[in-house]
Amino acid sequence: MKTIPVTCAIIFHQGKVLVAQRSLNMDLPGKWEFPGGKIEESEDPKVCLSREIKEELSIEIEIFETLKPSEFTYPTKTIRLIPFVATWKSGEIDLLEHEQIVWLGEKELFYVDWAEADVPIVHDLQEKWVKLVPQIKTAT
Ligand SMILES: Nc1nc2c([nH]c(=O)n2[C@H]2C[C@H](O)[C@@H](COP(=O)(O)OP(=O)(O)OP(=O)(O)O)O2)c(=O)[nH]1
Repeated sequence: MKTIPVTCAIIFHQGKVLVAQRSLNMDLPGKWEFPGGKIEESEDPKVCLSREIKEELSIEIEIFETLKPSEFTYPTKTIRLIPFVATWKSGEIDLLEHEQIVWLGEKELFYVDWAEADVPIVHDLQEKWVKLVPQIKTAT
């Protein structure tokens, strides 16, 4: 089975990250994820991510570093989920695809029912949180 590359954005804003619930008509209905989507043929991952965030949330983001990707096999597909740390640059959030969003702090990250591919990324994020937050504040 071909591995599908998927980008996702860990969007920091005021010390929290944006987490989105997949709607009932999406794959993995009701699961929580970082917004993003599949990389199209020969598309740059960061271009893909900016495009997906605009399509899903109607905002512009600034993209920083990538964290460790997570590979996961669901019953019908294998994905390689590539997370990028980002900040909310401009625009108002409009939920064009997701059921709802929440903003979670470091200690709240596991309050939601994550899509399975995200779990290692969320652990990694929690470990790196203290180092990431000041870096983002300096960069913005
Ligand atoms: N965007 C995103 N997808 C995730 C995450 N975790 C996870 O398992 N996935 C899965 C769900 C989907 O099976 C796949 C990405 O598909 P998608 O539906 O979000 O992407 P897309 O908008 O490009 O898809 P499509 O409707 O155009 O086919 O990866 C995550 O954190 N973010």
